[in-house]
Amino acid sequence: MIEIATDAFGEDVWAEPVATALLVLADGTIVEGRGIGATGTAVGEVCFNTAMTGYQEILTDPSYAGQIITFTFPHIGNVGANDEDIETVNMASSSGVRGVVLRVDPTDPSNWRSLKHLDAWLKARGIIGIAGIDTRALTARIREQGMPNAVIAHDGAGRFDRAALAAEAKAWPGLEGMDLAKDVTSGQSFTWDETSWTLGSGYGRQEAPVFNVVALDYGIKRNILRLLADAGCRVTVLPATATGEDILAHAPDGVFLSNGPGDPAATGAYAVPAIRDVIAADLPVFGICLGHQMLAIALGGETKKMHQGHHGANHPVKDFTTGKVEITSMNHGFAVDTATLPDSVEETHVSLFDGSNCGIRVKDRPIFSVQYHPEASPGPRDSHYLFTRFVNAMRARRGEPPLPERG
Ligand SMILES: NC(=O)CC[C@H](N)C(=O)O
Repeated sequence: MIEIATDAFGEDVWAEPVATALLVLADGTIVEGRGIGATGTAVGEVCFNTAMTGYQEILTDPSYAGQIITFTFPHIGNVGANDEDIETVNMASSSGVRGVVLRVDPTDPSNWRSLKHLDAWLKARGIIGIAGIDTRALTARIREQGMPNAVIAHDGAGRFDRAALAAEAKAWPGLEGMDLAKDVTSGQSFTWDETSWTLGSGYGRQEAPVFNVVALDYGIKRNILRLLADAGCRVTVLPATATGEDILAHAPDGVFLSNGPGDPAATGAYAVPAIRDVIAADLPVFGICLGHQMLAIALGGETKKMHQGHHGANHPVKDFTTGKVEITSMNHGFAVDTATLPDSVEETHVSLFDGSNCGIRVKDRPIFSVQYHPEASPGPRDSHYLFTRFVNAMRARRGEPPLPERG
């Protein structure tokens, strides 16, 4: 077992007599550090994220509900925080990650877009942080032993009941079996017309949408909505619990199934019947991440918990339909079990990291989904073609020729 003891702090990082934050793992391991962001305690599953940029998007991705992120990149916070790189639909909501684990204290921000120090931003969003941690040792442990449950605690005076925190971490039932989409969905329907960000103009407004798309919000991210708007979709967002009838009442040209937190198998009660109604109506369907997993379940497949999951912006994925490899952004701890897919469904994408399923489509039908986050992939040319693929499915229904897929 790898020890993440207090002496694991780099002396170059900080040297404080009092630990103002703790990460207490369910097996009783206690990691001491310096508290940043909000004070209090939170419980969740600890995963590591290997992205070198985009920490603000990661920390506002509702898919991280129930999780504590340890960043493998040591310098998080250098470019501060702004009001634009937020992924939750509700700007004020902190319905995502429970806590954040950092190697080094965030420096003073240096970026023209920065409005706030990461510390103040975390505090404002109610996210608890711990810095000064040997994140390499913690990551190595997760790779060996899987993602542990833990409590993260921050108290300015460093007063902790360590035994009680360990008991709380141990008692937490874990993500398996947890339905969290219902907690993070915005719970109301609304239309979306913001398009993607450009230097000089910021975010734009959609002018002449050509397709009516219903997007189911299991914890949807703003940049997915923007790319749908860029692709010419007038998007109506419906809550996670919308029924097939609610969806079809909008007479959509296509239906989008969003990312989201928790165990897909536990989210089926309301999502699966609605998705089955959409499939029966023969509409084009595009799903991302939790949406991909929910689609697989609706088609008769199963999902399983992963050992360490995939969280980062450097995950190679092969698209069998084109033979190309994409470097993708990912955030998932469950995966579709390829062996359980019915004959009518084929695997379209696979992770070149561990061979796990990363995409499916229904044979001869415009119904497909991917496990990764194409809207956040590091190179737009890599993965944005999936939005064109969705548009082409809707164009085909109108008898219009396909647009070329980029990438
Ligand atoms: N980003 C997501 O949609 C995550 C899906 C699911 N909650 C998982 O962990 O696998």
